Amino acid sequence: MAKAAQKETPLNRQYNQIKTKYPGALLLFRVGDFYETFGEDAIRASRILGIVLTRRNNGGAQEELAGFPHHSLDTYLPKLVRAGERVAICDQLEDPAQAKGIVKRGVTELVTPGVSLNDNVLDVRRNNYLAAVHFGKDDQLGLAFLDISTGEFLAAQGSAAYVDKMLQGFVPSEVLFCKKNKAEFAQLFGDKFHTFQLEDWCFGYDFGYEQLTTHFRTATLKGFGIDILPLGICAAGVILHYLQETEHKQIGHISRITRLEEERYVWLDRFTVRNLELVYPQQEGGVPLIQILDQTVTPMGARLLRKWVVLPLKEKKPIEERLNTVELLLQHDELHEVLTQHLKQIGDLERLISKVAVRRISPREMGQLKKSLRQIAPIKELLSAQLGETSEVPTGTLGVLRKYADQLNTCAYLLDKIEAELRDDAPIVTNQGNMIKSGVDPELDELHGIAYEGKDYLLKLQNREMAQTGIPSLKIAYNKVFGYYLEVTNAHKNKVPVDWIRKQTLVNAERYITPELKEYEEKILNAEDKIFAIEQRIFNDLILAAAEYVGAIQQNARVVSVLDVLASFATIARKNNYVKPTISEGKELDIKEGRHAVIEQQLPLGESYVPNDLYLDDETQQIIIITGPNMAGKSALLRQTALIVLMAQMGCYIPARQATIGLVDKIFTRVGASDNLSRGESTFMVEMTETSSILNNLSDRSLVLMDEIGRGTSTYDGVSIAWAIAEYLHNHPQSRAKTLFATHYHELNQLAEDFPRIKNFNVAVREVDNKVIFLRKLKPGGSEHSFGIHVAQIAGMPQPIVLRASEIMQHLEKDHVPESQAKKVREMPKNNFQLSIFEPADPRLEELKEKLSLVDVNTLSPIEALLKLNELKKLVT
Ligand SMILES: Nc1ncnc2c1ncn2[C@@H]1O[C@H](COP(=O)(O)OP(=O)(O)OP(=O)(O)O)[C@@H](O)[C@H]1O
Repeated sequence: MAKAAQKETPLNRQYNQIKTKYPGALLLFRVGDFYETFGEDAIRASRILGIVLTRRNNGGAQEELAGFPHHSLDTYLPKLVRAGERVAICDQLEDPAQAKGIVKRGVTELVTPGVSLNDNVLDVRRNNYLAAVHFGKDDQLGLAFLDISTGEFLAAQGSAAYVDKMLQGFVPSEVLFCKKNKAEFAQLFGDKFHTFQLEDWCFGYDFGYEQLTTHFRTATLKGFGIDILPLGICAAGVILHYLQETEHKQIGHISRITRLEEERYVWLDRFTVRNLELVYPQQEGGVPLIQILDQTVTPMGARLLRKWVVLPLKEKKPIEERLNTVELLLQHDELHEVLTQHLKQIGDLERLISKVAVRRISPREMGQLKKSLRQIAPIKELLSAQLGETSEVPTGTLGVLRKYADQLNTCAYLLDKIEAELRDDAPIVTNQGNMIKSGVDPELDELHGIAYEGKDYLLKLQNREMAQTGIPSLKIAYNKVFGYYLEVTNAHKNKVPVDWIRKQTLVNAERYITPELKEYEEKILNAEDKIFAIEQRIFNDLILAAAEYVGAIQQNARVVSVLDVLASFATIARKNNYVKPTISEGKELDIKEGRHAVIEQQLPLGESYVPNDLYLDDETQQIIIITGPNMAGKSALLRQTALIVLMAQMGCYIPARQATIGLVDKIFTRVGASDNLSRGESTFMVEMTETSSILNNLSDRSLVLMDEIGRGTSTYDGVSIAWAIAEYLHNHPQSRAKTLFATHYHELNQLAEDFPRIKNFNVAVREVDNKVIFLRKLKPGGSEHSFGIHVAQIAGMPQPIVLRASEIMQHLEKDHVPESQAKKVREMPKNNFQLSIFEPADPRLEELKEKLSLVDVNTLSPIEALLKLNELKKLVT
């Protein structure tokens, strides 16, 4: 409407005023029963929603127009938001019937991908985060996350790599940053996020500090532990500012902000999160770890697990607390079972209470809140019950359960109130009654009586008139235009008494009213209006009562989520035969019969995963060079080791026979260039940059996985680089990082002779009849060659190529006397293999050919032909 209006109508003017206030947003403009979009917005809306785009004449210019009925908002809004649109919903702010002049309109909500309370936009099993990134000085960045649907608010600060990793782990739906950092943001974090840029001034420290202290009504931020994060404060302030901008003013449920304590969690570099496929598969159809581990039964549990998976702990005590609780649940089947049953009946407590806080809870949802709260008391009781004296649970674990029990609040008053007042079949809407039980309010009961009696009276009236007029099909019905009326089919029209007043003629019936009918109608409608108003008032009071419990219910939700994840760990441990790891402050990593949690679930029926032992420490065996043919299982071994460590430090049982896990504080992963979608750089260059970043951040408790490092370049370059990296890791003055080094370069086996803490292992294969059998067993010692050519053969490479490749390899491997590569290549034996399938290398084929040429098909009887065929077959099989 904005651009071409020549004669601006009042509606145009109103639209343009509102539109300019929300730049970049798609404006849904309520006109009557429709939400309309205009111009550019209409083009986008029609494309995304598949709705009809029309054109109309607007003050002399053509303008696009697309709209949908207002009651379809819940269907269309999520589609727009998921497509990355910011949607401003402009409603009529007064009853059009009462309006003098043009109806007052205004934006009631700006829904953006990261700020949504709409159930259709949200995924119950995932958080929907809005993030803000603030670029500070000295390469430090501030970061904040908010999920408005749950009230969770987090702040952090750190290097670009840290922020990148957090963005990858939390996968925000929308990221805010400052306009002037546009290029930097794209360069550091790519273009995969929905983003929104704000002005510089919103990122000021004082501004942020004030936003936060005003919201939390505190004098300082010390109590939240974020006062030491000046950049994090800037980012968090921007988030609160953005909520005001998007008309989200009821945010009482954001009751605290928590510091994301980087030092509490294992540092996973971004390749680890991706390469180990913790939360997302690398390729479509792949299975991430979370999918295996997730046996949670509540939305809160599912969301918490996502965080635990990317934020494993590195302190012994809390890890053991989790592991011990899982153990206790495994030892007490019934406790586990009953707890899970109760958890299953808890809905999305966290989001339900957020809806109370923002005053958007529907009566039906209030019923769900009641159902969820009902489970709290029995869970509390269950956790505080005395478990059998014979229990072998580590000391303190029962205390941990009791601690959870103490934190649960049964919310008895609120629960009783909802149970007493809200009908069990309460509807979704609040303005049509049927929400409140009888016995709650005497006036309401009386009005119900009147309305009921009125309706009862109408029924009697209908029967009486039916008898008096002799019209058997006479009925009383109601519509919004005429209110109650008597309907008579045409066949009985002539029996209608003269004093009835005709109101409407239909094709085969007529509708009438009578003074008596109108009198009762007024009684009923009056009563109903009052009923609706009273019910709404009582329901609002119920919301206010529930709002008093926001903090308590949020705490319940937190405890429930933890219990759910731990119960889920117990379920999966039992299902997949996991064991409890021993967590040690030492530096050793000793895994007996470890397995890969994901691959073992995907093997074809009948095949089982071959378990392997693995030992690493900082004294005797710090670095293991693993060689072995392609497809032998080197990568699987590397990944399973990291996954076992991560799972253990999440507090989860692990796929192994037993294991001692010396706490790991950082995990680095580097996979040789091949699958990297690099940003314009050569893949090898990326590989090297990232490897150097690993080497610069090592710690004494780091676990490093190097998978075929150096393969992105020529063999000799690759060997040299891999060699130098291994040496560096071994000789690092401060950190003896435990390292698994999978490689095809058996030249690296030499390292074990020169460095005491480097050991050679290989993933064994057996060669039988020229074929390779994968044993998948890790054995001490290096391996001679890599069988790459065998794999090519298995993959169906033409035989002549396979044979020729073997010949070249034999030549290159001929002797170990250092010889220049150029000389070796010069002296390469010439190719004797013709690339022709008719050139048989096997003498039996020669004979076959000869015998075939002697056969005279013209004189052969069918039986002779069969006998001949049999003879020829015997020759070659
Ligand atoms: N211990 C095991 N038990 C059963 N199957 C396994 C085992 N380890 C690996 N596999 C199977 O072998 C396949 C190949 O393993 P992996 O990718 O680890 O080989 P690789 O040695 O790293 O090969 P490449 O050098 O070609 O990358 C895996 O996809 C998996 O299905």
